[in-house]
Amino acid sequence: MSKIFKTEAEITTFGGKLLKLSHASKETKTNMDVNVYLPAQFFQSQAKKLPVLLYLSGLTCTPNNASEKAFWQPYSNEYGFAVVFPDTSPRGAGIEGEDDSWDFGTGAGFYVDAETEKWKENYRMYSYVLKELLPSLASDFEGLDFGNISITGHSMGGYGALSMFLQNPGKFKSVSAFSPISNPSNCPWGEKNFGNYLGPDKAKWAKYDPSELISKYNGPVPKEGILIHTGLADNFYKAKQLLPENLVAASKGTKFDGLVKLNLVEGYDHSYYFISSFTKDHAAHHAKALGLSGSKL
Ligand SMILES: N[C@@H](CCC(=O)N[C@@H](CSC=O)C(=O)NCC(=O)O)C(=O)O
Repeated sequence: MSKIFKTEAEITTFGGKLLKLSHASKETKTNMDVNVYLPAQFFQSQAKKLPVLLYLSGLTCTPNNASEKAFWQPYSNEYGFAVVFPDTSPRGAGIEGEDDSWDFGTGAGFYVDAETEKWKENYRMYSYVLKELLPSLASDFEGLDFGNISITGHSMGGYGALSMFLQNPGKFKSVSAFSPISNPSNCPWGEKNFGNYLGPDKAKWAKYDPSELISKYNGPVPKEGILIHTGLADNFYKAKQLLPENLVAASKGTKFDGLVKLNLVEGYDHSYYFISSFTKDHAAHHAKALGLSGSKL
């Protein structure tokens, strides 16, 4: 069974199993936790390997927040895809100040490879997720097809999903996001995190910023487009931390013109009550791109 990952817990839920795993990371030089939801199909005799959905979480989250509150499980079972929930930063790296604020450092890796002296040894969440975690899971879980993978996430993780999708043309079959930080170079969260991890040179920020990347993207465009939901009662939206309209504006005249499907939904906030209300729509969006039957789109 598992060779790289240690199984810390195995929980039966919605007919499949949530595995809480840990491993020693070479990228972050810390021990990292990750949760994987395996649908019921994984435990039946499989004719085909199962596709994967990568879910990137937001500020303050561990792999458990979304595992417990996003409710991917029924749709994972309905369509037959696994869900991977990585952590949001290294933990216990021993860097002075890493635990001083809730929106920077621990729980806030911002899915970049840090370049500043203080953070660059450990805060490598971009390479950790794409170059270490996914290949390691592919090695340990032969029943999963990491060549047929889609990406989504919430808030900081929504930004991470858009950024990783746009930086890696063709790697992910589809992308979606819940209340993503859509133009981090121009909001307080992005300025704080990019400034500390990448330094003051904004050209380095642009390499990760979805509203910058979208105009340079020259890969395959999923015909479903980019699906986004953001709540109009979201205090972070009102505080101009999210700026989804900037991504829509930046997509004009690009391959994604008319394909950034921004749904601004009345009454919803930033919480997992909001996310879980739209998980079904995002599951259908990804299932179709992953070629799964039962797709409702
Ligand atoms: N009071 C909250 C503030 C932080 C918060 O809302 N975090 C969001 C992500 S924000 C952008 O990335 C979150 O997902 N929180 C976890 C949850 O389970 O709701 C807090 O301290 O959590």
